[in-house]
Amino acid sequence: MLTESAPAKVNLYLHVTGRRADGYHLLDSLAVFGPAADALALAPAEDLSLALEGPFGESLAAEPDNLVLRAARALATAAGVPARAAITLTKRLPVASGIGGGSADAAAALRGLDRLWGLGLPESRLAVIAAPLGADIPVCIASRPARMQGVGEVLSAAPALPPCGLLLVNPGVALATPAVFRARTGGFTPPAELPAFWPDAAAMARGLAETRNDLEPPAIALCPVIAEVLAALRALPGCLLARMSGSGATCFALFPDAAMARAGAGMLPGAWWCEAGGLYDRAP
Ligand SMILES: C[C@](O)(CO)[C@H](O)COP(=O)(O)OP(=O)(O)OC[C@H]1O[C@@H](n2ccc(N)nc2=O)[C@H](O)[C@@H]1O
Ligand SMILES: Nc1ncnc2c1ncn2[C@@H]1O[C@H](COP(=O)(O)OP(=O)(O)OP(=O)(O)O)[C@@H](O)[C@H]1O
Repeated sequence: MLTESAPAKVNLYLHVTGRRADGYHLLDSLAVFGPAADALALAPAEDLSLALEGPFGESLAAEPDNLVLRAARALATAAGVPARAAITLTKRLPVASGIGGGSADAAAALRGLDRLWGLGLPESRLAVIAAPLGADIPVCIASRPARMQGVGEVLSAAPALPPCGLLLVNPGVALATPAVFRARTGGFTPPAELPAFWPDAAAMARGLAETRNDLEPPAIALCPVIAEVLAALRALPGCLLARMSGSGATCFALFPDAAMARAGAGMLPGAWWCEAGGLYDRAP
């Protein structure tokens, strides 16, 4: 049996830079990973199956076509092999919450099945196979900090990031990505100007303060509790920056280190989903 971690994607900023003729939006975003993750276990089998476990497993039980199964079928078709595996998904990331949980699961399934089926495909090939299934899946294949452009599929190097702490908070409200894009008003934002590196977490927060998440205002309009989450994060000791990730409703706060992020988590309302720690970096 093989295991794969499916870490949460966090958009440190997200500029909507334009719109394609098909309605998809052009983005400029800096994606990082952690500190929470789903987990996949993959075993050889005669056919393809998916078992759901974990605190958010039940909320996906009625989903007719989980992204994990769609990714498995897409890989089998592209590689010309039968789609055979028994997959168990332990769902710890809230669903439809702006941290790309479904995309992370699909990406982890592709990495795991590539190993299980002995395909040895490069990450770049897996990203191409995955792209039609979701704009966030290509960046989740590598699960390493990256700048996302195009509709999410144009990936380039992120600035070298300093050690820092990250706290993720979700108030328990699901937000559908298309609804948030539809609720957006106003024009477009130019791409950010990024340095080659940030020397420490405070400099990173100052740099990120020059950027924004263009989906935050429409998400707050649809789901006003997000403003309460942001205010609570900004009041935590050591919080350097607080912002929404992706299309929400999950928000993140940046801290000088993981210990301060964990201490902050303990001060928030118990009803909110919170995870704290450092940035995740998948071993090469
Ligand atoms: C907002 C982000 O989370 C930022 O990382 C992603 O761009 C969204 O990624 P995702 O959830 O994998 O998105 P998809 O499943 O591909 O798209 C869901 C819907 O969001 C809208 N969408 C998504 C990505 C994009 N670049 N432009 C869009 O307008 C479209 O209405 C699309 O039908
Ligand atoms: N394995 C999965 N995990 C989560 N959602 C899934 C999965 N498979 C299918 N879905 C569907 O995908 C939708 C989006 O879920 P997801 O958790 O990826 O959203 P998100 O965190 O807002 O993503 P993003 O940040 O990429 O916009 C869910 O509402 C659900 O219907």
